[in-house]
Amino acid sequence: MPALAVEQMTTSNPQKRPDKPLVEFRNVSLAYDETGNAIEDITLNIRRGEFIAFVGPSGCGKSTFMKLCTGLRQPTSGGIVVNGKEVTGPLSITGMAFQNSNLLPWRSVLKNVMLPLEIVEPHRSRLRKHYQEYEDKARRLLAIVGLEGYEHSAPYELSGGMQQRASICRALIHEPELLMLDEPFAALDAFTREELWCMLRDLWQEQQFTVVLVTHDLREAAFLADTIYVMSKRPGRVLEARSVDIPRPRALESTYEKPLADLVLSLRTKIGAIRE
Ligand SMILES: Nc1ncnc2c1ncn2[C@@H]1O[C@H](COP(=O)(O)OP(=O)(O)OP(=O)(O)O)[C@@H](O)[C@H]1O
Repeated sequence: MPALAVEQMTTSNPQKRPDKPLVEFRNVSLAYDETGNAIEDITLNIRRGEFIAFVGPSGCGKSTFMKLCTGLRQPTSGGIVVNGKEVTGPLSITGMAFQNSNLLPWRSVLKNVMLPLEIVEPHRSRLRKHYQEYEDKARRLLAIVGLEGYEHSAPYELSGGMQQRASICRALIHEPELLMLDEPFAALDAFTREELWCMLRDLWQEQQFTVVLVTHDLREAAFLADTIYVMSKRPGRVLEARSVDIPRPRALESTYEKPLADLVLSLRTKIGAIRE
């Protein structure tokens, strides 16, 4: 797609104000049922272009935070504003990727990546007329993540790491302002996981979308994020917002160096204490 067309699509929104946070949570609590709050009294802002990570013990409400952010759930109390608007239903400005790549087995890799364009406006209305531009864009994204040559492969022909790369392309094809990643690398082996950290770092640095990453991997959070939110046990509250003051661009080796290793150890100690 020509840069101008993309620019028009993304800046025509009067709500888009670079000086305003993209996401604002004000005293947000959510109770799924009578067992009480899953998350409680969360207040935070996410800047445009910021990369945040959520860490905490299992069941602390990390995925619940994601559902609230994307409008899949409404808070029981408190307010959520995304892109200047109170969230009252599912948002189209988000892209999502999960632990399982969830690629549709009957579609090629390229067609999987292009799927959101068939659903999300304004792309849906433009797709037929501008198909070639969109296809070129999908191919470019696949090339950036190292999947050039696999466009016409079926998902089962790809390794788990390659499928996850394709799933991240699918989450980004409609240029979401907010990329939600729920443990996207958890099922991968250690080397592939590190490779994909670097892929995500490079994509984010190039395209400057806003990221919310939920992870149990503290090294992953410290390597990728600007801010790490540490959650308490249920009901999940934010215990700490830790800025990661490690200069960018970050090399993978930095995860074995003292500043990052110290940060990981301190987060580990904190979460260990919360679990007890
Ligand atoms: N649809 C639901 N109905 C009722 N309770 C739910 C529902 N979804 C989640 N919960 C509960 O809310 C709490 C938070 O769940 P959530 O999945 O957000 O935690 P999490 O931190 O993402 O967990 P994990 O780290 O294990 O993936 C848990 O106690 C969970 O059992």
